[in-house]
Amino acid sequence: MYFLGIDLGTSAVKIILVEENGNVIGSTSKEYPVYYPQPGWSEQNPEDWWNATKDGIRELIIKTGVKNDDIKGIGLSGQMHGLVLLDENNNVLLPAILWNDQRTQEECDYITQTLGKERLTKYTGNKALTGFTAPKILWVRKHRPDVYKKIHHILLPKDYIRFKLTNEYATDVSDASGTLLFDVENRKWSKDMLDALDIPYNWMPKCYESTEVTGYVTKDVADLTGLKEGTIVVGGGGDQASGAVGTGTVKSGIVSVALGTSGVVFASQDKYVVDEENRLHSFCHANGKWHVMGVMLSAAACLKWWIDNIINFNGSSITYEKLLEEAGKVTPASGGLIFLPYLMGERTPYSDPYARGSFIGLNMTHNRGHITRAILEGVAFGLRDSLEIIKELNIPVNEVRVSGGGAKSVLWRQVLADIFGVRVDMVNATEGPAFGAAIMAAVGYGIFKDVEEATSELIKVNDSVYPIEENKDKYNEVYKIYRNLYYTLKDTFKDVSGIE
Ligand SMILES: Nc1ncnc2c1ncn2[C@@H]1O[C@H](COP(=O)(O)OP(=O)(O)O)[C@@H](O)[C@H]1O
Ligand SMILES: O=C(CO)[C@@H](O)[C@H](O)COP(=O)(O)O
Repeated sequence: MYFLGIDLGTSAVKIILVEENGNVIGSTSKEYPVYYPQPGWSEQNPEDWWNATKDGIRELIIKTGVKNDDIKGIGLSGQMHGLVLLDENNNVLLPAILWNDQRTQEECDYITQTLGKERLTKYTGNKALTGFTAPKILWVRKHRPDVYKKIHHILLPKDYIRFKLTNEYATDVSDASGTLLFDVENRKWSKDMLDALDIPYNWMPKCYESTEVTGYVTKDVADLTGLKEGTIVVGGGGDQASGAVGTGTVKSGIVSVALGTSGVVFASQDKYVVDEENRLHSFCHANGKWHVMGVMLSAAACLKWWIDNIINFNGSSITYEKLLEEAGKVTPASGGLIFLPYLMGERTPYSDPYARGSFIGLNMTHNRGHITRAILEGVAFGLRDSLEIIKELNIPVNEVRVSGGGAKSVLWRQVLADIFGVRVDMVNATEGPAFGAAIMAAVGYGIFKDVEEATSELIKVNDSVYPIEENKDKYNEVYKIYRNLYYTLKDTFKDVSGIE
């Protein structure tokens, strides 16, 4: 028996086929573009997602040679918060507005002023942030009334794929948590919040727990992909909850770090807990419980920007490996060069769409290796900001498990261990969110009693990096400087962000 895990990431869709014993028998990944039509805007075309996904599924089935009858279930994971709008004929009305899009500060201010912080926390467990879905809906109402009046359905990115697979409008509790329209404590849409913002309840997809069956593969999709008609599709999760399942971060004490386009520090919670200052997001987890997390808008994306936009700008093809090798030759703290990773503004801890990336401390001795290393360190310092809040809330941090594209680099994992001052582990399942989604499908089909049983059977730590004392002390000193830089530059960021 096999289970298909689909993770609709920001850079690519990753699809894996997993045996019931956790063995990954095949995988495929297909990229699609992100469009930045204006500074701070970030969009993708939902049709690109679907084309990549259907082609990927077909290829994977052919490549692995499995009988479609043996694929017993599908789990979906995906980039969170993105707004997909459908009209009455299910046509996509606008490019999807993504999680890292920053155009909605005015709408966030409106939401906070209209409801007040206390009511907002009571209804949703969270504060209004530019990346969340509700302010995006209000933005469309104000700036694209022509589009707004045609809306019939609102979906999150992975749920658009679900719709294409099953014809059902559905989502899961972990992804719904990131809309700011969800009652996280009671795991259902917040009627109060929808009413307060005057958003019709019937636009929202039906909400399920992550392991529940939400629909079945249609005949058309079966013909298109090679899947079997009637294969179950379970709720799945937002990519962070799915990634946490994929690393076994399902009980208190384990903290996971995702080094993807975004950077996330995620702590599983047995009970619903809200950070009173709303510095962390409080969301439903995919195991029937809850979690808190801090999110950086640009993490491994900073390294990708450095390679794509600067190093290889003129068509050269210098690899990640080459650049990371150069960075490995540079001493910790990059000879006094500090990078602030706010290339798309920042969410945790500043909630500031105007924050900008910066290099501080450049001097004549620095070369390309110093800059690459400073990027790795700046991202790790940004993640430490979230870890510090988690510690302040007395959430135990016994173990840190890292995943995502950036975790492929052992140097970056060492930098993380040194800056966090704790051991950083990798698990056997390196596919993170796609693996978590496949686990949810296996639970939904009935192979495992629940997510905990599945993860304790299938996921094992298989590589650990320990902090080096000398580096740890040095980084502690540099972190103090790093923390002050945002406040020193805050006003300047706002000034430069207005320059075209
Ligand atoms: N060999 C590598 N070493 C370090 N980072 C890498 C490497 N290859 C890719 N990456 C980083 O991985 C990121 C993509 O990670 P991924 O987890 O796939 O993101 P997403 O889920 O957002 O699509 C890219 O932004 C890139 O910087
Ligand atoms: O906004 C968040 C979580 O709140 C992001 O984590 C997105 O969910 C996209 O993540 P990646 O593409 O980096 O996996």
